Amino acid sequence: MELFLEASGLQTFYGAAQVLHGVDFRVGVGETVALMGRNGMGKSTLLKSLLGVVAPRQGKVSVQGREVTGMETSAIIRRGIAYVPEGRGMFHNLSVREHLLMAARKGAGGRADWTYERVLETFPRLAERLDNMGTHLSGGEQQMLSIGRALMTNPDLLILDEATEGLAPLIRREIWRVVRHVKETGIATIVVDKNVGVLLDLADRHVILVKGEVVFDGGPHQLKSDSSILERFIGL
Ligand SMILES: Nc1ncnc2c1ncn2[C@@H]1O[C@H](COP(=O)(O)OP(=O)(O)OP(=O)(O)O)[C@@H](O)[C@H]1O
Repeated sequence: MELFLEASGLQTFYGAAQVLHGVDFRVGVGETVALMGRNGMGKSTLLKSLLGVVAPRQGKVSVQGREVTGMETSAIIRRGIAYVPEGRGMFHNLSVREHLLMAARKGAGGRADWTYERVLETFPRLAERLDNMGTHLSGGEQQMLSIGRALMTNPDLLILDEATEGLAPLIRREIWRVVRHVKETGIATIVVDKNVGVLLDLADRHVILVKGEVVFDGGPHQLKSDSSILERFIGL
């Protein structure tokens, strides 16, 4: 499989505390990868290390075959990545319409199929709230706006960190529907989520972290056929 992103030997520290202990991680073009592990095992730190939000002390990261280690986050993102962080981010004094239009751009490879109209078709709830201020949206609507804004950048890789955390079941279902749709359009995704059942149906590959090390990297069939892996590493 052609790789979109590849990281090898990542070691990341917060001060003296080492959180990633030599992590190898890859995402193929159009591939959906579920990044799994209990709380505090280093999932967010891995995502931040890939994006240069925290600088790994060792190891390297490449996007489409070109090394990006040590580059500014904004420069890494411009290679075709959209990041929807945990906790939705800031919405300030902008309307839904302004949020979306501000994010609009062509993708790194010239991809432009995610237009304003298409995002509104995908999230009818946002279409009904175009003049609302972002801060006046419900949690679920804010999450949809975050994802909609990410899609407006026409990414080749969408990163969702706990996108359904704390949301009502109906809204979660809505978000998973969109993630499936995004997958069908050939955008690669890294998904971090507590809902293992959904991930098993959605992802092409699963990577499990325990204390900053990859303890499993394989397909959903492997996880489904050997329940001891999830029991041991996720606690199910
Ligand atoms: N900014 C920080 N400064 C110091 N330690 C941190 C920082 N961020 C995370 N850590 C620590 O690094 C470890 C890994 O955290 P990380 O957030 O990457 O885990 P996670 O797997 O994403 O878990 P969660 O789902 O709880 O966010 C934890 O022990 C955490 O306390």
